[in-house]
Order: sequence, then C-alpha cells, then structure tokens
Amino acid sequence: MKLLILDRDGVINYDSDAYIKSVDEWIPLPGSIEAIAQLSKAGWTVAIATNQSGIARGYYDIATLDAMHARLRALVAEQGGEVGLVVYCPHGPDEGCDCRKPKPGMLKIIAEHYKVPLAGIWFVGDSLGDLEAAKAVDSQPVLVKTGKGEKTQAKALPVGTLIFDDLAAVAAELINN
Ligand SMILES: O=P(O)(O)OC[C@@H](O)[C@H]1O[C@@H](OP(=O)(O)O)[C@@H](O)[C@@H](O)[C@@H]1O
Ligand SMILES: [Mg+2]
Ligand SMILES: [Zn+2]
Repeated sequence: MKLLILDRDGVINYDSDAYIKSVDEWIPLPGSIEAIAQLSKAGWTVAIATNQSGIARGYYDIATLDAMHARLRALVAEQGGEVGLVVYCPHGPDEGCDCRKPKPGMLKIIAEHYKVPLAGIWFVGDSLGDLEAAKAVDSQPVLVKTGKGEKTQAKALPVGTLIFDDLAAVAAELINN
C-alpha cells in the first residue's frame, strides 16, 4: 500500500508558538487540504503523527483536539479525499512517554495499524524531531519549509533528508513520479 505519514502543525495547518488551542486557531496552510485530497484520490493512505503537549499543559482538551481533526477530515472529504489514522502524543516533554517525537512511537503505531513496514515510508514534518523520528525507524525524513521548516533547515539534518517548499510540492512529487 502507498502510505504517507504527515506531521500536523506547520505541515497541514499554520503553527503558533502559542500552540493551536481551538478549532478556530486551526487554519489549513494554502494547498494542504487539496494536497491530502489529491494524494488520497491517487491511492495514497495519509496518516498523521502529531505531538500535542498542549493537552498536558492544559491549553486545550481531547474534545477540542478531536474537533480539529473532525474539521480536517470534513475539509478533505469536501475535496473527495479522506484522512487515515491520526495519532497524537498528549504528553508533556518531561513525562518520558514512548510516543512524543523525536521518539518514533507514533510512527510504529501507524505502521502496526496498517501492517506495513516503516522502512522508506515518507514522514513529512517541519521540525527536527519529526525528521529524527523518521530516521530512527529507517523511514524517509521529508522537511517542508512551512511552519518551523525554514528554521529547521538551518540545523544539521539527518542524512538523506528530502526538502520541499510545502505539502503541495510533496504531493506533486509523489503523484507525478
Ligand atoms: O508539529 P506537531 O507535532 O503536529 O505539533 C506541534 C505542537 O504540538 C506544538 O509543539 C510545541 O512544542 P513542545 O511540545 O512544547 O516541545 C511548540 O513547538 C508549538 O509551537 C507547537 O504548536
Ligand atoms: Mg510540526
Ligand atoms: Zn506521548
């Protein structure tokens, strides 16, 4: 199967240093909804792995997070596509969980769900932790320059990281090649 895994904040929607705390603050980046829909219609399964420490920090609750993801699913469905499994880490940085990126726990959950190996699977993110999580399980780290991506690009990236302007460019590459 053709599986693509996406980070959420800074890849699908605008990110904020103040966290994305409500559905109203969850605003898709230009072309991201269309990109997910086009990938889906081209036979790709698009899953999401997102750190959501705002839950642990008390900035928003699970119901609000679920409402953001319902909105994402509705917008993609309006374009004829669908969103696959969404996995989030609700923990804080000091809780020592196995799912918070750069740990690859969420990627492993997604791979287990779809019964596919993670080797070579593209994981698209805007933060170094996204790329490190991919590298940890031999997935393909893919950096987009949206969200924190331009800042991340200035750091030492995992060897072999692919770089694209945005999710739309990633989708065009996957669909056309
Ligand atoms: O990019 P994804 O994984 O979808 O989500 C990132 C968010 O959970 C938040 O992650 C926080 O990092 P800390 O969790 O505070 O280290 C900050 O970077 C926020 O700006 C950001 O909105
Ligand atoms: Mg991000
Ligand atoms: Zn976690």
